[in-house]
Amino acid sequence: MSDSSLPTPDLHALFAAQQAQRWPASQTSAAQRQAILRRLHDAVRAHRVPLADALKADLGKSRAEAEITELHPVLEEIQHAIRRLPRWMAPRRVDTPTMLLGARSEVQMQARGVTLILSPWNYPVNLALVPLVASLAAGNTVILKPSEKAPNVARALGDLIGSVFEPRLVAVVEGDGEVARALTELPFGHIFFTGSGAVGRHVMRAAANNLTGVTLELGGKSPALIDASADLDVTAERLAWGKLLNAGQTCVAPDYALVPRHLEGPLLRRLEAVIARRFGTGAWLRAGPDYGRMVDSAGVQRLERLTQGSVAQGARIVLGGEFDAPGRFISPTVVSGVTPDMPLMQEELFGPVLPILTYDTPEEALGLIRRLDAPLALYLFTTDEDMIRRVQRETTSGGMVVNGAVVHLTNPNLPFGGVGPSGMGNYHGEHGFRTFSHERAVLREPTPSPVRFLYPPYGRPVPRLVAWGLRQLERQSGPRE
Ligand SMILES: NC(=O)C1=CN([C@@H]2O[C@H](COP(=O)(O)OP(=O)(O)OC[C@H]3O[C@@H](n4cnc5c(N)ncnc54)[C@H](OP(=O)(O)O)[C@@H]3O)[C@@H](O)[C@H]2O)C=CC1
Ligand SMILES: CCCCCC(=O)O
Repeated sequence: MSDSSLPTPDLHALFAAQQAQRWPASQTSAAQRQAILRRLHDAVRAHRVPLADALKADLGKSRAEAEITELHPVLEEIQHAIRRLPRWMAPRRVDTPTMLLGARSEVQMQARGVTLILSPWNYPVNLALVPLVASLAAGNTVILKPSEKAPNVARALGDLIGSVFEPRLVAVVEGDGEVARALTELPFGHIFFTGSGAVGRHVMRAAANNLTGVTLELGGKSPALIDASADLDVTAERLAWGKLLNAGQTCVAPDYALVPRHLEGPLLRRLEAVIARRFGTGAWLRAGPDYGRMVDSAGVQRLERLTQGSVAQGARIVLGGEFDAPGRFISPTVVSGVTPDMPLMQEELFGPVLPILTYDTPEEALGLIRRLDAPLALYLFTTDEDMIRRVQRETTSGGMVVNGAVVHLTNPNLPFGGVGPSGMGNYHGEHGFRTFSHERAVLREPTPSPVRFLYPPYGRPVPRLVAWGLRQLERQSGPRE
């Protein structure tokens, strides 16, 4: 099998080769696509160790975290698609209005053709291969450009894909943002981008030139809203886990916490205890296998700048505060006394720093959440059902978890995507299959042509009997729910 990871490819030639494969790929049956997905599943299993080694090299990601957040979700997604693909692909019969008496209507799922996936460095296996599963399930060809910021994973993905697919079906293109930008200028059937809002805007502008549809999986500041009724032990456990996964470099990580003023102290004590219990402290934490590293020293310097800038305005570091840029290390850090105007609240943190903002009334907390961009995720910690209904009514977000964080991404039956500045479109499970499919309307008219009032000459009297018959049918069908 030829190597489909082309370091500096002739992108146009690669695109043309996949364009030539577009119709054969789209004609594949459910059984043929299930076979393709099984080959991918077997290849991921066969490359488990090189992928885990690459994740360790690029991100310091532990084997356990690599299994839980990268490899297992991909294998689950493949199995989920294999089991359900025949149903997803089947044409869907829909009702036909009585004025088209005798006609049959259905929705046909069609492939979008040659698709592009641009994936980020933070979950470089999961966020590259889960969209790939969706696009292959929909009968497309795929060019995948992983981030250069996770070079070992990009190479491992190229080896994996090259071991199982011809470049004309799936190709991994290594390279930097410039290669990615050049790719976005090609007339793809769909572009699936995961990354920052800034680059997402470039992608959307480039795609507009070809009227290429895009899915943008972006980021933002996902709030953790802690209600006065919350179970603080549960809150501390799950808030710490969601925040410190992958050293905080998770697009759905709880970015900041909103806590009732009288509960800040009890929560801080519980956070300190759970972090020490889960990761250890000091040198033990740093040397421990379960706590990761920042992708680069620039990320450490950025977060140190935001933290110190907020401290200069009155915030207090109450836990952690160790920033080691050369070592790409930030200790789990909690900053108290943060206000919405401080530097820590001006951009997505994407690291293990948790600002704590206190509030006196739910209105104050909900008002702050609504003043910020619609987040990718919203986390509510509460035991009050009315509060759950109120937050669902009065806020919007890509996704929401009650009494937890991040875990909604592990359910392939839930759509994963943003809203407004946190993204557009979604995927996972059938949502991904539909993202990478075109829903074609198909209506079959009976022959010979039945009575149709669509055709001229208009204004002729409707035979009384036919009018009566149509009224009966309308009455029988009645108003639809
Ligand atoms: N919604 C989600 O599921 C996720 C969102 N994110 C968000 O992504 C950001 C961090 O990831 P990061 O990789 O740094 O994001 P970037 O936006 O910097 O890069 C994302 C991808 O786009 C490529 N790229 C870079 N420049 C261009 C360009 N001009 N045109 C097209 N593609 C380009 C990158 O290639 P290269 O890296 O080689 O330059 C990379 O493959 C955070 O904002 C985070 O919130 C991260 C993970 C998941
Ligand atoms: C299983 C965790 C995947 C997280 C992808 C992200 O939010 O960056």
